Amino acid sequence: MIGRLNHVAIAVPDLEAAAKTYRDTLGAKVSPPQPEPAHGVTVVFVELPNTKIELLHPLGDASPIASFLERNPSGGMHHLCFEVEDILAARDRLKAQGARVLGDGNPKIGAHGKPVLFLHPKDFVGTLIELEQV
Ligand SMILES: CC[C@H](C(=O)O)C(=O)SCCNC(=O)CCNC(=O)[C@H](O)C(C)(C)COP(=O)(O)OP(=O)(O)OC[C@H]1O[C@@H](n2cnc3c(N)ncnc32)[C@H](O)[C@@H]1OP(=O)(O)O
Ligand SMILES: [Co+2]
Repeated sequence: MIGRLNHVAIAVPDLEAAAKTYRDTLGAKVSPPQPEPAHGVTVVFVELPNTKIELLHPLGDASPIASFLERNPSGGMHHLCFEVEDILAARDRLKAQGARVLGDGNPKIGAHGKPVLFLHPKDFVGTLIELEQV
């Protein structure tokens, strides 16, 4: 079911500082900040040869990552995003196996303009999983 690792997401307390670290200290190619109000975050992508790092910062007063940052004030690994060919088939198969699909269970359009879904971390060894249809 899951394919390539599309990105590893890191929630950060200071998006510009985190982008500067990846751009200047680590010498990586970094995108400008991209507000994603439907998801309650602003994202910056770090482009790597084999995957991406997604730097996340809360946007608005109902961000789903706000409490994560309260628990991890220096920032931390937030989720893994795997690619799938058919997100609805993947969703239905996962639900049939008892996995919890977050939100209303319907895909939303993510930062790459593709449908995404999230799976509860408690069902995946403490790791929040995002699926992105490619
Ligand atoms: C623009 C889209 C972009 C893209 O790539 O396209 C994105 O990736 S958007 C990313 C931001 N959106 C989301 O993360 C949506 C899905 N996330 C959620 O719905 C929440 O974050 C949720 C439900 C996973 C956790 O919310 P919250 O922390 O408020 O809930 P709790 O405090 O009740 O936590 C429950 C339980 O889960 C543990 N937890 C929370 N977040 C994580 C995490 N990222 N990784 C691992 N574990 C996590 C938390 O510690 C609690 O555990 P417990 O043992 O019960 O204390
Ligand atoms: Co993501």
